Amino acid sequence: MPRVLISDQMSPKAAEIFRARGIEVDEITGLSKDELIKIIGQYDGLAIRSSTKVTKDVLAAATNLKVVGRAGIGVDNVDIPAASSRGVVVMNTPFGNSITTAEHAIALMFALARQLPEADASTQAGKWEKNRFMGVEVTAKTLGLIGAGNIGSIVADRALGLKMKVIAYDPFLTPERAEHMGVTKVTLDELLAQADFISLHTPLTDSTRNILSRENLLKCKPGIRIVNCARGGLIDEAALKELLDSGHIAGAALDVFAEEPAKSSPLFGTPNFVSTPHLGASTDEAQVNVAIQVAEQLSDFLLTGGVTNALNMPSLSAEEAPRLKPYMALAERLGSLVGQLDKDGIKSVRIEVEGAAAQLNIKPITAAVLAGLMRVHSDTVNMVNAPYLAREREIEIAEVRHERDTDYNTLLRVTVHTANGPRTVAGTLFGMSKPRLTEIFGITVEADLAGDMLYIVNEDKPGFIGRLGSALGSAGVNIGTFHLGRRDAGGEAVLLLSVDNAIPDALLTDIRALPGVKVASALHFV
Ligand SMILES: NC(=O)C1=CN([C@@H]2O[C@H](COP(=O)(O)OP(=O)(O)OC[C@H]3O[C@@H](n4cnc5c(N)ncnc54)[C@H](O)[C@@H]3O)[C@@H](O)[C@H]2O)C=CC1
Ligand SMILES: O=C(O)CCC(=O)C(=O)O
Repeated sequence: MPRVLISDQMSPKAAEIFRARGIEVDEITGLSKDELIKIIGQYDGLAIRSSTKVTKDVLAAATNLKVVGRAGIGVDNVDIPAASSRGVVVMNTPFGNSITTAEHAIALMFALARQLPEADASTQAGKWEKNRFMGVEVTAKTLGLIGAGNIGSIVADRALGLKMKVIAYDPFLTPERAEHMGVTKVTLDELLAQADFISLHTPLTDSTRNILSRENLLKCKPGIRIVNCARGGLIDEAALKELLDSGHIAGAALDVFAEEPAKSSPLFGTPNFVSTPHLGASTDEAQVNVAIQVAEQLSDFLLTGGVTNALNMPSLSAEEAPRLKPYMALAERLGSLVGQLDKDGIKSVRIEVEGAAAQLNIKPITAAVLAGLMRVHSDTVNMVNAPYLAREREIEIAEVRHERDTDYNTLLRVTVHTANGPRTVAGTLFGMSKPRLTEIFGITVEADLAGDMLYIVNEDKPGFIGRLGSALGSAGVNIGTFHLGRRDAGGEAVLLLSVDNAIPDALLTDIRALPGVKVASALHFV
């Protein structure tokens, strides 16, 4: 009988479901890392919220562990690459606590607008300071959303009901979806300049870490009020403290902190600062939702192999899996390539299969393309929720099977329409197993898509490769492989290089300044 450990506070519904499905379950919360390491080897499944940190060390000791289930959305407390390399499936419950978290953001916005926590403390201290607490209305004010996914779009809906004007910065938001939501899509700088309130709703990724940096906080309108119910690392907390003290920021409410649990912080005690201990998802309703979902998903997986909401594994039947696996890897890499090269609002994605690929179930291939495309912006996207997210964002998907001869035995082509027009990439499988890029934006280039890479579009002129090699060499960046393609002699050329380490920003700037360079982007493939 499989054994599951519930290591964070969770609705009793979870344990009830495990037992009802014939799974042995222990509920042990508040374990230290060492205590968890000592016992984790006994379990096949681990059900967590945000307190348990599933680190490399924990996974190394988890010799029987097959699945980790996060009763919630963010999985930044799980080392997903380490779990993947150990063959441990990581699942989350993407929608169960979204409404609750959105409501918490709105509650904190009101707490700031009317200084409710300080007014409450003062009144209960017998002070009756009626003149001290002058608030602001939210009606007709501008709410700036950073991140307009599930939670951000619910916040938008509630804020529109409060008669606020809502603007949103989210690279994945298409103008059509923004219009449908009733919000105005803006750049980050426009949002900072226009918002009276800002609410953050992105995951914590390399592109969102410190998004409200000191520099960006200073670009906000004086008197800005900021709510963060997403993740701690999104705001520079030291700068936030200084700018609250100086009065540039009129109020800030944090549900999440860079270091949690946040038992001390320079922000504590600052006037107009409100905090809650990561309570965004803490309602009866949300906790029941996520507990039921996580227990059902883990039970299905442990008892039948069924995969739902996995972040590191496609959802597949046992028969299809071996044949589709290399196509999924190819599809995800092609999706990731276009996603990394063009981050602007995606309107449609067309997936074409030819040759042997035309005989396969195209759905998992499509899901893998979408997961690769969208994972650039959110690490919670998986092959299961990617098609749903695409539908929600009103991205049109077309799947086309070509029954015609091709130069390759099997071919997958992905065309994405963005604000910048259509972009097509294509790839094949070498030996029907090894993913290989064959075409990028109309130019034939054969390359592996793996690890750190550099993509360059340049004028096809003599001397360029030498200059590029020198720039990389002087920065200590070693070239692994080098792939070249061009539209026509002397026209536009494409270079794809695999490099042994990530390209630093400063080097990328130098490369962009080389004569003849039109585009230079650093890419990363997992
Ligand atoms: N305080 C709490 O208890 C809770 C916090 N959360 C946090 O809220 C976050 C958002 O959750 P959902 O809305 O469900 O996720 P989601 O994946 O539906 O939405 C995230 C949005 O952020 C956007 N985004 C990604 N990178 C961006 C960037 N650089 N700039 C602007 N936007 C960017 C994505 O395009 C996406 O639309 C989660 O990642 C989680 O960390 C979630 C639940 C509870
Ligand atoms: O489980 C919790 O209380 C935190 C929820 C959360 O942060 C999430 O779902 O991302």
